Amino acid sequence: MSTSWGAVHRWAKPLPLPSFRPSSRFLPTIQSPSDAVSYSKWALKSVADADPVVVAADGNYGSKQVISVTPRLYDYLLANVREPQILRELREETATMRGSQMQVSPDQAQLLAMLVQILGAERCIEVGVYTGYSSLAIALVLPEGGHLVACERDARSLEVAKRYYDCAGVSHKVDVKHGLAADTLKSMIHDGESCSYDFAFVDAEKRMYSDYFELLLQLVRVGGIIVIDNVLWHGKVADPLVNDPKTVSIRDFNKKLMDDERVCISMVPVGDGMTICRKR
Ligand SMILES: C[S@@+](CC[C@H](N)C(=O)[O-])C[C@H]1O[C@@H](n2cnc3c(N)ncnc32)[C@H](O)[C@@H]1O
Repeated sequence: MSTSWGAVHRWAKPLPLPSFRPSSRFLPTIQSPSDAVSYSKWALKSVADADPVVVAADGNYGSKQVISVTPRLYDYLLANVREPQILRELREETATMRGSQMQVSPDQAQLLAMLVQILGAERCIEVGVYTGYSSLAIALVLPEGGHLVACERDARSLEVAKRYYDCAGVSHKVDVKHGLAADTLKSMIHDGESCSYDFAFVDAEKRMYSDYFELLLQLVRVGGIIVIDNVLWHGKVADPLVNDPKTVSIRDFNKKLMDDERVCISMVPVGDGMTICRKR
């Protein structure tokens, strides 16, 4: 069986494109004609408010125009994601569950899958599976003999993930490790698996990022990739007035990565921010 997204699973319908409308998630429901008028004022206003271009006034950015993602633009972006049907079904089921906001977005999952494909990765690790959206996106593009170690401490969400691995026909590629991720990674190192993985994705306990990174750096080969999620942490990392333990921890981790000569890095503003690290 072929393992490309398109070959194994028919594409889901594109996510709905909101023509000339800001995202419905941000709109009041129109109940009456007067509501419609105020809606149309709102929509007109939103044309200006939703201007996605930020122009640096002070030349700090070399007068570059930098896109800021508005709800309207994000809806457009999502409408251009090719999300396999099985991932769409998992996303819709997860949306009814507690913690669904933890799931990576479809555009993030697509990027992860593309990185795995560009790398020709066969051996991958995920730290933080939840109901399996990102791990399934990875497993779908792994070759038949590919292997994904999926680390998760929560048994209930793992049950959902395993059901979808089965449904997608990729269970044979996924080695589910129920327990604390750091313990799993340590035992993999202990078992002599250092430098044998191509790709890792980190999306679990934020205050453990530095520990996960050090362990994964041992497990991933030279030229392999480690992707870290939530590095922008809802924008809080850039706000010096926010100093709660998780924000400080991610900010410190980002600083540490900046200074880490063992990896090349690229911080990408997709989802809640992901940093792609390539082991030197
Ligand atoms: C952000 S969610 C993962 C979302 C997942 N990548 C997705 O796209 O659906 C984080 C997950 O990490 C798990 N987690 C947190 N700390 C953990 C730990 N120390 N060991 C293993 N799993 C952990 C949580 O139970 C949770 O399911």
